[in-house]
Amino acid sequence: MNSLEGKVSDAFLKEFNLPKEFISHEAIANAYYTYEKCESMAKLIKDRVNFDPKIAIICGSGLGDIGNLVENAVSIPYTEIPEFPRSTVLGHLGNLIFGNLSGLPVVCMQGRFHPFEGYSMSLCTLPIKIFKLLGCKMVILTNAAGGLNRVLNVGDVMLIKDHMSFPLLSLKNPLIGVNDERFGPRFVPINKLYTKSLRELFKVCSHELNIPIHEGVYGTIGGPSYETIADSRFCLTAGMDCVGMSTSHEAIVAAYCGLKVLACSIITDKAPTDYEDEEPDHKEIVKVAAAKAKDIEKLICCFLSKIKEDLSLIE
Ligand SMILES: O=P(O)(O)O[C@@H]1C[C@H](O)[C@@H](CO)O1
Ligand SMILES: Nc1nc2[nH]cnc2c(=O)[nH]1
Repeated sequence: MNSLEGKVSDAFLKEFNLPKEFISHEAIANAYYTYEKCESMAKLIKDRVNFDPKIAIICGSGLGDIGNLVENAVSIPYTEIPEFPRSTVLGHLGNLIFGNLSGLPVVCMQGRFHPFEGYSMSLCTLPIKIFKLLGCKMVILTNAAGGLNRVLNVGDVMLIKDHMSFPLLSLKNPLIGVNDERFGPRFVPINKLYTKSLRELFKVCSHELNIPIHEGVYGTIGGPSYETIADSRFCLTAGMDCVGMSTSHEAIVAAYCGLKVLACSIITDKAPTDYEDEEPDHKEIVKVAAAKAKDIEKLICCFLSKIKEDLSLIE
């Protein structure tokens, strides 16, 4: 048993008079970061930056340059935030960047946490709760993903209209455990998760900037292994247009906390669906994402400038 488990299961044991074997790992992990603990982490960050972000942006693999566009930036490395997780994946720098983007106060997360790194779902989504406590109204989630639908080409941007997640469908959900209503409700409807009006606004930007985008379903697998051919074929048949290892659980926690969500993928490779297809390679994925990041950056900046004109869109 690690030290976290020890502390948390004590609380559970007392409350429910149950042996710790009755409590799932996700529930134990979730209980560790209480509302009060998240509040004190948010306060520590706020005291340091003295800034009130309205929008949080999570940068996917190789997409961290979005953070470099932030004006009057104040950066906090994750290592300087007690009890905040650490980035361990290539292409995820590990900084929170506060400042203005397209005239709006933002916090940009240069590097996300993935379940395959060994973090619980609740730890992967902890930053979303902290963004909520910092006063954010919406999150923009970005990721690198492998294209399944053959209309998607390497370098394309896909706006996420829905998701399908194997981990979430199989009881690896960050909301498992005792619920604290101060964050959000016990049961969370997610059939309108990726806000339609915001997607429409993003499409307007696509037209104005002449950057064509697709719209489709993002699929989450656990990773860190990529897909077998049979996996990819199954995912495609099931309705996924592209596949990655993040985002869906973050979107769910955002909705739970009452934050609006916009999410998009950069298609960095074609997920293999034939036995002759090339193997995905993370270094290459990061390279492609970084090379194509400009399109997503322009789209996000345009999107933010439109939000600035009508802040009621994210209220
Ligand atoms: O953080 P994202 O979802 O962009 O990272 C993708 C999924 C895996 O972490 C990795 C696979 O190459 O890139
Ligand atoms: N095939 C594949 N390509 C990716 N590119 C980024 N993430 C992924 C993934 O999970 N699978």
